Amino acid sequence: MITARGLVQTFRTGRGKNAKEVRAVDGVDLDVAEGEVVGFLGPNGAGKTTTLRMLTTLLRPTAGTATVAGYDVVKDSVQVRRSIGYVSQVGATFSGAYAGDEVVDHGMLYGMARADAVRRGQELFEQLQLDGLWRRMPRNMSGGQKRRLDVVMGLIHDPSLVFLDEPTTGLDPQARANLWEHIQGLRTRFGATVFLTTHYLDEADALADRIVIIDQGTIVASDTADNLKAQVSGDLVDLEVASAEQVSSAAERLGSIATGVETDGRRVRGRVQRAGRAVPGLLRDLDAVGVELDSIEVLRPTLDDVFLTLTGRSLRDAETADTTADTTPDPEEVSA
Ligand SMILES: Nc1ncnc2c1ncn2[C@@H]1O[C@H](COP(=O)(O)OP(=O)(O)OP(=O)(O)O)[C@@H](O)[C@H]1O
Repeated sequence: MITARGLVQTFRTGRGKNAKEVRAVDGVDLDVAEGEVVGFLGPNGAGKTTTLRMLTTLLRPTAGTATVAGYDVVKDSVQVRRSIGYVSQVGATFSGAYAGDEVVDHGMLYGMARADAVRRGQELFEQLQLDGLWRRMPRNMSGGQKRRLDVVMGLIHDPSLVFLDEPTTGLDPQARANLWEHIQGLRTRFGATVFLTTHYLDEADALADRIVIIDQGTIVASDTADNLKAQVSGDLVDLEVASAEQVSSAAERLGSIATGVETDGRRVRGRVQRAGRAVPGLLRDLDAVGVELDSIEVLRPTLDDVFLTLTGRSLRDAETADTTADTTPDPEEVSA
């Protein structure tokens, strides 16, 4: 559904002797299969939106090639646009008409007959819990309602491939959970392929079959959330031993399956690959040598641990570090 090879986007920023070139996307390869839900994760300024804008034909790649739904993003941009749905980060701009009319107009822009656009729009309003808001102006909607209206606009023509740029940023937890359900439904109900960018770890974790991590314009990992977590750090197994005399014996047993074993009072902890499989054996082992436990805790690594291991920075720190990035618009940008 999506193939990209060596995608590059450079921007020129500043003037005169302050001019410099930013390589926002620096050689990205991507392969997304039909029906996959891919989460494109990375800190602010990593190059997510820029990649998405190249894939959706809004920005011409400086170098590299990409096909989307079988069409070349440069040569066949019209066909690409007809084949996809796109919910941009900033959201759609609305003219001041009723929400329902905006949606119908949008559908007709994609070549739908008015009656079909009305029927499909009303269905989507119901599915996205916007019923009753057909005759409301978007500017009088809440942030969450407006974001869901953006999603309706992106889906009105039943695209089999949907690009969502940070779909839940700025939504309250309930609206977020609600939108997650609908994003999951896109695949389960319509068999759609979904490519979404996010800087929320839990969002990528919850929604995506596969997570592609981008940092400073380069892809640093691509796998399922479980595999990424398993490869990178292992689960933290934290034992609390009943008596202090048994600590060394517990540490020795844990050491047979764990790395980085450390002790702290009656606590013994270490990292274990796929702890779910290893812990039952460990418990039998401890029992056999007479070690009694007060508690055992197994903490799965987070995607932040993964990011930290891959890049040496936590996703949060990487985000704070980017607040000074220069985002002067570039004249090369093409209009939608
Ligand atoms: N039009 C532009 N002109 C100059 N620099 C740009 C432009 N657009 C993006 N950049 C720069 O390119 C880099 C990548 O930006 P991009 O918006 O793709 O990141 P992102 O991962 O989508 O971040 P966010 O999560 O904040 O949306 C950043 O350093 C950004 O400042």
